[in-house]
Amino acid sequence: MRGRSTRLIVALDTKDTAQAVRWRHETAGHAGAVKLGLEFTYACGLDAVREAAGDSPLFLDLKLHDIPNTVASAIGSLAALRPAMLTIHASGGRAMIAAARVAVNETFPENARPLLLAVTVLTSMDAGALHETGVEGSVEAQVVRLGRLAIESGADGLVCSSHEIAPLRQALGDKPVLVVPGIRPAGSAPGDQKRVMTPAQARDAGADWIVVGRPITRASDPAAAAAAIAAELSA
Ligand SMILES: O=c1ccn([C@@H]2O[C@H](COP(=O)(O)O)[C@@H](O)[C@H]2O)c(=O)[nH]1
Repeated sequence: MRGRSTRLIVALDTKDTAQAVRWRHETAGHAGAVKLGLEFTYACGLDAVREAAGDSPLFLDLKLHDIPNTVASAIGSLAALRPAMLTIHASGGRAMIAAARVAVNETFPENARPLLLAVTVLTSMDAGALHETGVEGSVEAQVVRLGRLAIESGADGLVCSSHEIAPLRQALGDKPVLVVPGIRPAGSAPGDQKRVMTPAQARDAGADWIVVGRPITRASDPAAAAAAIAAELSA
């Protein structure tokens, strides 16, 4: 599936603010946004998140998952970070997702409202790992089930692997924004990622955004690695 353009988000996974800023500068010409997540935020704090993101659109990947009141209150504490996207876990359920939607609408002015993204099934999980959590059936069925619940409950989009893009589009249409980690350029190590595709495969499947961390940040030349991925996306 082509027709939607697919953009790159660089995951700045580090405990060092200066390193995050360096990676942002090195990859800025090739990425549409930077992602700051649990590792950086716990190590460096919220003020450093804003510093690390600089002028780049910020994907704030804190994967909130708690009772509705706590998630809503936490979102209220994130106003100063001006994220372009933020994440919650779809498995938190309908009431939690709906509370997050209300909190986003109340916390941010309409012209600066982040996309509320729900994580479906982590890309580090395969069928065996999912079954161990008590979920029967396929990863794809669970992603579509959680994706439908999240969109019905007010999420703007989903975090999923490339493998579930087609079934999600079939179930939910073109509107939800699909953000896709688990991206590995040909020949690069999967590490802990289980459901992976290359940048071009994710683009052809219909990803709106791909998220890439270690293949860029652990490369000997992060700028060149990001440039190669951007070139692959636009080929
Ligand atoms: O299902 C998910 C949700 C989030 N992530 C995050 O994306 C990056 C991927 O980094 P790589 O180094 O390219 O594997 C990382 O920050 C994760 O927290 C994910 O991988 N899967």
